[in-house]
Amino acid sequence: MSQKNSADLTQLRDQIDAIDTKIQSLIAERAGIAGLVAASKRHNKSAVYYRPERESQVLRAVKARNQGPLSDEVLVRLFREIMSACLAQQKPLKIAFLGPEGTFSEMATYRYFGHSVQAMPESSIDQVFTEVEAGVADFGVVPVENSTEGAVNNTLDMFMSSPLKICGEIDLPIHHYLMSKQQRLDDIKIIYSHRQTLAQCRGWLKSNAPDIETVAVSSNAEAARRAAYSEHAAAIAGQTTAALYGLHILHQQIEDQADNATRFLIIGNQLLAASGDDKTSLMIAAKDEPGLLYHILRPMNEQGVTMTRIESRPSKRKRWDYVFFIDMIGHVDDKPIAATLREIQRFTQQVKVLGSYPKSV
Ligand SMILES: C=C(O[C@@H]1C=C(C(=O)O)C=C[C@H]1O)C(=O)O
Repeated sequence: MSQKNSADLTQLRDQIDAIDTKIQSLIAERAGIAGLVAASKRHNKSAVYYRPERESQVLRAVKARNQGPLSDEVLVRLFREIMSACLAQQKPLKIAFLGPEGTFSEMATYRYFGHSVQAMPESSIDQVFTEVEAGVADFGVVPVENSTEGAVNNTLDMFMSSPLKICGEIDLPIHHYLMSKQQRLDDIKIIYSHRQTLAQCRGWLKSNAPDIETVAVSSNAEAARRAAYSEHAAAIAGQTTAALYGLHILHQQIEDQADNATRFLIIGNQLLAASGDDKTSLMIAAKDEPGLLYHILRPMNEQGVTMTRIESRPSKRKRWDYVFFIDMIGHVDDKPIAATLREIQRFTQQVKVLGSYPKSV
C-alpha cells in the first residue's frame, strides 16, 4: 500500500471514530429520554410502557427519511434494536413464540421486537395463547398464513375462544434449505420437516427427491434435531437452523415460490390507538340466513373499506355452521370502519373485533 493510501485510510478511520462517538452519545441520550417517558408513565396506573403503534410511527419515519446508501430494511432493523434496548432498560418484554429455538416464529419474534426481549419458546400455538392469557408472557407471536399454503387454521380457531387481541403483524420472507450430516443427496434415505414446510417444497421434492421418504414432524427445528442424530436423514428448515444443529446445507432456497412469505400475528391484551396506517381484523359468527356474505360485503363497499383477506372456518358448534375471519384496511375508530361494523352487526349473530393494529412496517 502506498504512503498516500495509508494516510487516506487513517483519516477515514478517524472520521469513523468521530462519528461513532457522536452516535454513541446520541443513543445514550435517546435511552435517557425513553427512561423519562417510562418514569412519567409510572405515575399513571393504567399506562402501558410498550406502544406498538408509536413504534411503528417511528419506523415509518425512519423509512421516509432514508436516502440511502443503506436499505429501508436495514435501517428499520437498526432502529428496531435501538427501541428494543431503550425499552428493556425498565424490564425486558417477555414474548411467547411457537418453539423450539430455530423456528421461523423465533425469527419473527426478534425481527418484530428486537433482541432485547426475553423470548420464551412454547410447544404449541395453544400454549402461546395460554401463556399470554395467564400473564406469564406480555405478548405472543403466532403464524397466521403462508403465501403458498394459506391459512394456519390452528391460530384462527384459537380466536374463537380466546379473549386476546391482535396487536401487530409481521411478514417474514421464508426460504427453505435442505440440510444433513451427509454431503450428497444420494446418501439421504429420509427427509424430515414440518407439514407446512414439506407442502411449500412439494414441487422441488417431486423433481429432485422423488424416491426419498418424507416424514412430517412437529417443527422444522425438530426435523433438524433428528437429522443431526441420524446418518442418512436430512431436514428442511431455515438457514440459521443448520448452524444450530451442526448440519451441512445441501440445497438452498428449495421453496416452490421464490417470494414465499409467512405472516405472523402479535397477540396481547391491549387495544391500540390508531397509528395512521392500520388494519382491523374481525371474527363474524353467521346467522343462518340467506345473503349473509352480501350483508358483510355490502357495507364495506358502501363505505369504501378495502378488505385484504377473508377466511371461513367451521364454527364447531354445529354441522355446516361457519365463522368468518376478515381483515380490512383502517382502524375501528375510523368513521367508515365504525359505520361498516354497525351495519354488519344488524345482520349477523356476533361480530368480534380481534384488533386494530399497525400494518407491517
Ligand atoms: C418512549 C416511549 O415508550 C416506548 C419506547 C419507544 C421508543 O423507544 O421510541 C416507543 C414507544 C414505547 O414502546 C413512548 O411511549 O414514547
